[in-house]
Parts: sequence; C-alpha cells; structure tokens
Amino acid sequence: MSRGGKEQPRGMSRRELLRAVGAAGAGFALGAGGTALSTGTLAARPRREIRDGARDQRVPFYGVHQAGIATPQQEHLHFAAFDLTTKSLEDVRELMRAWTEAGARMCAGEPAGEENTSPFMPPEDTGEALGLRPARLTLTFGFGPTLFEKAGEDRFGIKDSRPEALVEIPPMPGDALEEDSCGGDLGVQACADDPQVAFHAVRNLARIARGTAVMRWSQLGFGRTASTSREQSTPRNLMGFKDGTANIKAEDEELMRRYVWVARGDGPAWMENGTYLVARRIRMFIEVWDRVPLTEQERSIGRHKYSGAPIGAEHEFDPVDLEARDENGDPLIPENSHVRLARENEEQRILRRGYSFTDGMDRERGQLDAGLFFICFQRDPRRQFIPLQRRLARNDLLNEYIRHTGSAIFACPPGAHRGGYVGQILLEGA
Ligand SMILES: C=CC1=C(C)c2cc3[nH]c(cc4nc(cc5[nH]c(cc1n2)c(C)c5CCC(=O)O)C(CCC(=O)O)=C4C)c(C)c3C=C
Ligand SMILES: [Fe+2]
Repeated sequence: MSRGGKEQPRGMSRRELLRAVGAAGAGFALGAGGTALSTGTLAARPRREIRDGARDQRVPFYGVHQAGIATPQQEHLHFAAFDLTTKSLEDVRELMRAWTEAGARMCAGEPAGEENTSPFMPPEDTGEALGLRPARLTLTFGFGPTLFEKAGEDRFGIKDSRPEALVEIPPMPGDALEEDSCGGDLGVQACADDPQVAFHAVRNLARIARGTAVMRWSQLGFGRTASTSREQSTPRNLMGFKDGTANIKAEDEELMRRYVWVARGDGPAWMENGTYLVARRIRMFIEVWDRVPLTEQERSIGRHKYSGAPIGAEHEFDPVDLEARDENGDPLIPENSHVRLARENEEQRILRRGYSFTDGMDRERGQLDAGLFFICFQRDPRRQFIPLQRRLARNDLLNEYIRHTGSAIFACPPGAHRGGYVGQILLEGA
C-alpha cells in the first residue's frame, strides 16, 4: 500500500495487476461462476487508506523498548491473555515471529497480512479496520509465569530463563479473584485512540494464534485513567476523580530508568530494557460511591474531587503535604487515604496506565459491572506493586467501594529490531 505524502486513491500497480491476472486466471480455470466471483472480489478489493495527517498517528513498532509503555497513553484498550496449546518451543517462536510481523503492520496502519488475491481463501485480515486511521495503535507483548513452568512442568525447556522478578502475584486481603480473569501464558496489550482499531488488532492476533494458543480472557477498556506524558491532561476515573496526577511521566527519563526499565544485571539478559506489567481488574461499586458525601469521597482519595489538588491545597499539581493538619491537629490527608498509603514508600513508584471499563450489568446486584482495569509497569514487582498493593489492600479507605476480581503479571521483553521478533533473545537462546 502506498504511503506517499498525500494519499489518494490510485490505479493498480504493475505488481498488483499481475497478481490480479493470476488470480483471475485461477478463476477461469474453475469456470464461469468462479470467474465472476474472482473478478468481482478483485475489483472491490479493499485497502486500508491512510488519510491526511494519519502519518502522525503511527507509533513506531520497533525500538529499544516495546511501544505502549512510554507512549503517551491512548484512549482505548483491548487487553488479552492467551494460553499456549502447543508443547513445541518452535511453535512459540513461530507465533512470536508472526505476531511481531502482523503487529508491526497493523501499527503502521496496514492490514495484518498481505492482501488476499485468492477468492477461495479467507482474507489475511478480518477487514474491520480498513479505512480507519492507525489511531496510534501500540501492541505490547508479555510472557506470564506459566510460560516457564506450569504445574511443576518445564513445558518448553525455558524454566531456567524465568526471571526471579516474574513471580505470581500473591493473594491479597479482600481479593475476590475470578479464575476467568486471571493469569495467562502470554499477554497482549493493544492501545489505540479508536476502539475498533484496538479490537481489530487483538482479533487478528487471536486468529493468527489459532492452533498454537487460545484466548484465556480479554478486557476492553474505554477512557484512560492516567496520563503518561506531561503533554496530556489528567483524565477522570469512574469515581469522578482526576487520576494520574502524580504518575511517572515518560519525559522523566531518570524516573523511567529507576522505576520502569529493567537494567543490565537486574536479571536474565533477555529482559534488559524490558519491564513487568501487572494487571488488576478492579470492580467499583459506583452506586454505593455515588451516595457518599463529597467530603468523605475526598477523604478516601486524599485529594479534592474537582480541582484534583491534595486536600488543603488549591491546584492539581500543588505538592502533597502529608504533614499538613487541620485546626484539631488531625492530618488533612487522612492516615488511610488512598494517596497517603500509595505514596508512603518512594521505592515503590510505578508507571500507571489503566483504563475504565464496563462489562454491562451485574444482574445479581442490579448494578453496573464497571471499574478500573488497572495496569502498571515496573522494574521489579516484588519491590513495587506487591508491597504497595499489600498496604492498600489492608488499609485503604477506598476498599469499601472496590473489589479486585482479576489479576495477571507478564514479563514484557525489550522491543524488537526490524527483522527480529519480540522475545527472540529468550526463545532463541533456549
Ligand atoms: C497498587 C497500586 C494501585 C492501585 C491498585 C490503585 C487503584 C486505584 N486508584 C484509584 C484512584 C486514584 N489513585 C491515585 C493515586 C495513586 N494510586 C496509586 C496506586 C494504585 N492505585 C499510586 C501509586 C498513586 C499516586 C500516589 C502519589 O504518589 O501521590 C489518585 C490520585 C491522583 C493521582 O496521583 O493519580 C486517584 C484518584 C482508584 C479509583 C483505584 C481502584 C479502583
Ligand atoms: Fe490509585
């Protein structure tokens, strides 16, 4: 597909014409019905047009780090976890090769595979993103603990390459995890500014995986609940609060190095420049929350609802003063407020990149099944997410209004270079 400056409808290239003639020839061989079908199919063959300005909407797929981590957070998410059905390491390599190739194409605004010249074969792209912009699609791939070892079995002979940091998330107080929303051998985070582009990407990756891996669970997310760049405004979560104010911003490279990217010597070499993704599906009891007085809502979070400022301050980015006290000498930001607990330990900072979700209605309770699909990235979950979540799970005032129903962790290897594939160092080194 042409990627010239101003993209315009154009005639067939010589190569396309030859291909078309070849396919039409096949049609002739099959008789008149076949000819009519193939000619019609070719004449109407769809292509994914890239409109003016769309060039800016492409996030490079290849690079030192995988995209979708430091990338300014997009508006929509489709996350999927997969389980491998094969016992062959070569099949896993082949899958990661195919996912990388298709992923790079889709992020560039191309269909997942070559255009189909045969009317008798299923298309190599499902088609629903044809004509849509690239929408800053990113795909971030990760490996779950069960890829390395499942029920004590070294399934693919790569057990020794498992990073020590890739631990199962231990049970937390108050967890109400549902098996259907937990774990996975492989994880894929698709983010885009168009929900159909994110959906299309996961659907095509699932199609490509057929015979090697099956989808275990998936989660759609609408509306980012963090900002990951100083250029972005802070969005609001479904509790109506600004979320992401104190997040790490990708421009702070020193913070990214310190808290997000795996460094040389942190663990196995194949994870250098990678990171660990933790996902938690957190249901919010929004109907209950909506009956809570404003001051109590603010005291649960530790910030003012409308301005996003720390309690007692005026502006969103005013410093959080944990020592500030009211006229009775009580802390302005309550002891068990979310923000106070979340910022207690400087070593536990994380890059948050979550999304709001709704999965329709919880018929049992007659309430919306909605909440936050929390995603965070970090250099070592044993030192960051796990102790942080343990503290929140024990004491956070928010716990009255939320419940964790899903959990997963993935080691996201570094980015691939052109011609290579994601996870190559791990899978070829084995
Ligand atoms: C284990 C990590 C965290 C979980 C799980 C989590 C859930 C969660 N958070 C909100 C709403 C807000 N969180 C805010 C700040 C904040 N949250 C975490 C971590 C987890 N949150 C951190 C590290 C921070 C930053 C603390 C700081 O350094 O100040 C805020 C305030 C605005 C902001 O800074 O982003 C809100 C609002 C909900 C509703 C929720 C579960 C549903
Ligand atoms: Fe939070």
